Amino acid sequence: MFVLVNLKAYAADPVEIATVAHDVADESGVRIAVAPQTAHLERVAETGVETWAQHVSPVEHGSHTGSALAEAVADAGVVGTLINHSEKRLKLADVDGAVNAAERAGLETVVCANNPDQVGAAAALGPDAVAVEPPELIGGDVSVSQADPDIVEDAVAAAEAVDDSVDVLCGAGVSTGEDLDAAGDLGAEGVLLASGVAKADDPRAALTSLVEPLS
Ligand SMILES: O=C[C@H](O)COP(=O)(O)O
Repeated sequence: MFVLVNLKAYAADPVEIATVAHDVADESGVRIAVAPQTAHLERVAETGVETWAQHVSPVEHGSHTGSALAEAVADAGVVGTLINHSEKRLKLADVDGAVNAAERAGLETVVCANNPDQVGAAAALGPDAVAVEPPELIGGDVSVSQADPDIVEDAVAAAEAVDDSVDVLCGAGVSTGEDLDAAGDLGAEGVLLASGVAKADDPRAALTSLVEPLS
């Protein structure tokens, strides 16, 4: 299972969480990555943790002020990127453009989607993975794998029907080892989570207990 921790714009210390994630990944053998704010990418990558961007822009080198150029993100030590997160929605053409930009720069891609229909559409764009996240469960206390297991199973089927090489992650409300276990049982290859770690009083304890079933 892949555990992708999105720090969003939370007030968490990105280097502290990155260091914790690196340690827990080492100790548990579980693949754990951290996606901080763009301005923190380089410092997070320097901790040695697998570092992801929260977004890349569908642009090439050129006159694109304010963009997150995929090549610049990769230069910061990043290996993958979220695209079309629920809090950073893009038009379909721009999702396609961002996937192409990321691939051009050698970044792994996870395209986010609200539901199984969107998962099928996202899978058709050829990312490495899609992540299904019901927006109403994001930031809540109940995980998608417990609250809406059907959406995870349907997302897995939708991606498989389009391209069985595209992995499916699920996210929203994931915070415990039980949530992670349930996600795996439903066919997900990983989880995308944020508040369960970024807002935890003790991020080390939160991550350690999250991956405990896999260790
Ligand atoms: O990117 C992460 C997801 O939006 C899930 O956020 P959450 O774990 O706070 O529900």
